[in-house]
Amino acid sequence: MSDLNEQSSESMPGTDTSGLKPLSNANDDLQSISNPSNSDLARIMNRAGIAMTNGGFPPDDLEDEDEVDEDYVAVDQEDANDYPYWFRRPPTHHRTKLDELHPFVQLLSVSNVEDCVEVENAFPEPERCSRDKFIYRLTRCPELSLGIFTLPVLDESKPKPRATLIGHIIATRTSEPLVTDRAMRLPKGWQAERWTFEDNQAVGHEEGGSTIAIHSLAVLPEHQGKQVGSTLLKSYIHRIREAQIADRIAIIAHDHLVPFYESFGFESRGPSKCQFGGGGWVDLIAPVPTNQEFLDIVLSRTQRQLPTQIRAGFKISRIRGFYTRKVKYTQETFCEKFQAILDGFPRLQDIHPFHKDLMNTLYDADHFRIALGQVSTAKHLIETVSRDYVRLIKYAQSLFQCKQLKRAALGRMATICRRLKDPLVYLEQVRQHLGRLPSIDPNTRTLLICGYPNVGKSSFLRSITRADVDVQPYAFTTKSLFVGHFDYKYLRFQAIDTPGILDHPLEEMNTIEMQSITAVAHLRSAILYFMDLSEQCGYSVTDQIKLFHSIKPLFANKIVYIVVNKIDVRRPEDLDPEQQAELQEILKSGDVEMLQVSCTTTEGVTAVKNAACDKLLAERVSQKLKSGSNTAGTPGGRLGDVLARIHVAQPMGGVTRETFIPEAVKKLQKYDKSDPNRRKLERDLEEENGGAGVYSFDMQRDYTLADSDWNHDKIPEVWNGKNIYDFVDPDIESKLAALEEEEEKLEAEGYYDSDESVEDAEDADTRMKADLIREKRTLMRNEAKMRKSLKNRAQIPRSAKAKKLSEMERGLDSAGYDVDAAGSRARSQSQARGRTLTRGEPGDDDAMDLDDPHKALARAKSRARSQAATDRRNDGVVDETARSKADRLHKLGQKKMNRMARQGEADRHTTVSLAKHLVAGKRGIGKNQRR
Ligand SMILES: Nc1nc2c(ncn2[C@@H]2O[C@H](COP(=O)(O)OP(=O)(O)OP(=O)(O)O)[C@@H](O)[C@H]2O)c(=O)[nH]1
Ligand SMILES: [Mg+2]
Repeated sequence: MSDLNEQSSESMPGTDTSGLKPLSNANDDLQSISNPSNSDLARIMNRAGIAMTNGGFPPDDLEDEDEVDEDYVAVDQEDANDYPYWFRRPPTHHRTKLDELHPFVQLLSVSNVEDCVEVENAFPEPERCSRDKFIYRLTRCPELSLGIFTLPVLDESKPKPRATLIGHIIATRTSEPLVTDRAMRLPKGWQAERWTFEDNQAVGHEEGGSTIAIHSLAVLPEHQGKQVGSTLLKSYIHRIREAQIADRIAIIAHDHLVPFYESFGFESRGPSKCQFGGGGWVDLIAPVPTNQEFLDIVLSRTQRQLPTQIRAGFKISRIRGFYTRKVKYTQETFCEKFQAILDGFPRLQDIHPFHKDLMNTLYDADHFRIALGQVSTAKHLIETVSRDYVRLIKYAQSLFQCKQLKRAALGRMATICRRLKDPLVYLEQVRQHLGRLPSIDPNTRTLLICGYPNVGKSSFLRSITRADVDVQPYAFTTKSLFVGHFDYKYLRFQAIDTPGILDHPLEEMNTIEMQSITAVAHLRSAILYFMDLSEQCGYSVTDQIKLFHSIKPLFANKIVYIVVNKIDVRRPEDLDPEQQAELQEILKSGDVEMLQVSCTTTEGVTAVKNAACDKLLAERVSQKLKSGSNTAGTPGGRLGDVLARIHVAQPMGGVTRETFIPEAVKKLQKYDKSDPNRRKLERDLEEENGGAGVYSFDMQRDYTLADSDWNHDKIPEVWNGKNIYDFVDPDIESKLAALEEEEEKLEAEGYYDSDESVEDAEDADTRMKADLIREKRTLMRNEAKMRKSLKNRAQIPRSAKAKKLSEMERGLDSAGYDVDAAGSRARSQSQARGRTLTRGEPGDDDAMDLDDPHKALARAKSRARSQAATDRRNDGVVDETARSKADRLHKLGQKKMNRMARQGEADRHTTVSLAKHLVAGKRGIGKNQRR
């Protein structure tokens, strides 16, 4: 806390604002970037080859519509060089040893354990990470690992080799800010448990930890000195920062490697407590600043999220779209990030005056506003830049122009962002400090402890709350506000410890003292002004009294107590008369009371606390009442609401009603165990009747029936959810009597004598018939079932079923229709047309009589094959002229087809546009002759 305060006090007005320019200048600066002067603009447009017609932007409204139908543009030979490919590969003459390895990085997994063990041999024996640890770490947190592999380029004919791991980083998460031995240990039984603890402390990987502790960064000995390690580490840091998954990366290293790590932004934190592998390590931490890496994040995000392939041969509208998207996306990302910053900080005008003043004291409101203002301006500027360049890109004519414009736009945005360096650094510091401020509620019940330094304020806070404040025998131990909480009368109170104040004018006070003044001025609280009469604090009593008088104006409308501390050393009575008189002077007004306390002996601590709390509560209640009532004294507002809801009803006519207490209640005697005439309890009954388990409680005994004799009757009171009594017929007795009488009479008449039942013939017949019907019906049903299940045969529609004509005639006849007409029609339709099917001559009586088998054959041969009756060529052609005209038209029609190398309209044949090997699937290893 302390070093932070020093940092913040540096940013006091006048002391150090070196990093920031005055707002006006800074904005001018930024303005000049985004609003390029006309000459600038002209230069860019010139470079991009855009002609400006009237010195301004081309008008916006001749927009995209015409782009839709845009044709392909001719490609300059120059543009052809523009393929991203050339930018990707380092030129051959600059090839480093690392390039020769063709390295790539990849997350590791448990399958890489063996490789990792191999690489780990780079370390001396005691410093190596064991195989078990690799398994543990790569199972629990493989996402924190990274490996660098090499894959040599071989001839295509040879099988692709497996990639070799040449370096790795293995890490776990920890909640400590540095690498500790605990984090490095392998927890026992980690396979079974998610959280692993030893001696109540987390061991190994801690899922929620905000520090990434790198346990191993190793490179195969034969590849050391080729920048493999630094490439890997750079990539690792980049990944972690990109993903924003941790606050910091920590590592331990031996002395000689410290400069290496420092070159990556690690900060040395001195000798490490780690004893792993014999100790002697140095702690290093890489903070993960989000603001400084702004540019990298935004640009790489643009690169990652948008397509990267574009060719000069693409349609120009597509090329323009591609680059417009890049510019817009970058702008959006910038704006999003800036907006997040702007939203993340409180707006000074919207917060409580206490917080506002505190922020002003700590961070200097002007400085703060300027910084936020610069971020906001930068956001607007970037928006403008993007808008302008998107407009320009709309008129670019080639890929090259588009690309130049995009580069210019991104460059401008980057410059704007770079100018924000100082505000961002400052805001980051403010953010960190803000996060550590105590959360003080300005509206709750508050005890505020103030006074000269070293008088025992923190000691008092410690003794009444659980706050862990530093207590030291020197002045200015406490440098910022501290808050602690305690309960009194079931209410929560907050006690605030303030830094000591010296008696000098307000303007001369430093940040530390100003915090106290802010608290005293703005918090509605009970103020405990601490004094040390023993002067052990190093300040005289007179000084302390003077200070009281000088800050008295701030105490207006507040409860103030003078708390005399250290009474174990010196009490007010022991003061010399002059000082006593001065002290009495303060108390004379009657608003201020004096209390005595000793934090060392705890004498009077509770008394002071209770007195202050009581008075504070009373004061708050009366204030609420006062603020709740209007000038006439009737309560309004919330208090009025509550009061309006409470209504005490009075008997009408002003009658006073006595309280009524029933006699039975009055007579009720208190149950007394020792009284022999006491009420018998169920427990007594149980005891008398054989104790628990033998005696069972009679529930029916206490039924409230009309006659208590019925209590044990068997008819239940309630049956099926209905009260039996509701269904009782009052005349049931008489009805029952009547029934019984009738029954007796019937019996007497011999009604019940014959008991066998007689079945007459008619009944038997009906029964037999019914049986038959039932049987028949089952048979029919079975049959239908058989019919229905086609046994896998196709279902033939009825219309398709062949029926003989005779069958039809019979069916129609039986149905009573006239058969003749239908029959003759059917017969005429079914007659075969054309030639007869038999070889016999028509009219031949006996066709089967073939005496010469060759005769039929010869006859068949002598005849031409049957020909279709239509002649497509000549049908409808009346004469020669028509014929030739038809031919001409035919030729004309074919002409177009011929030009398209087609035989006719139906010719849909397309020639292969791709060679077979390009469409016939992936090329595997082995045979390629087949192509
Ligand atoms: N004898 C005696 N010493 C006390 C008593 N209360 C506090 N002290 C001592 O006074 C010294 C200062 O106490 P702090 O509580 O740090 O005083 P402070 O007012 O918070 O001081 P700053 O934070 O520097 O303003 C410490 O050495 C305490 O041990 C007390 O009741 N009696
Ligand atoms: Mg203190």
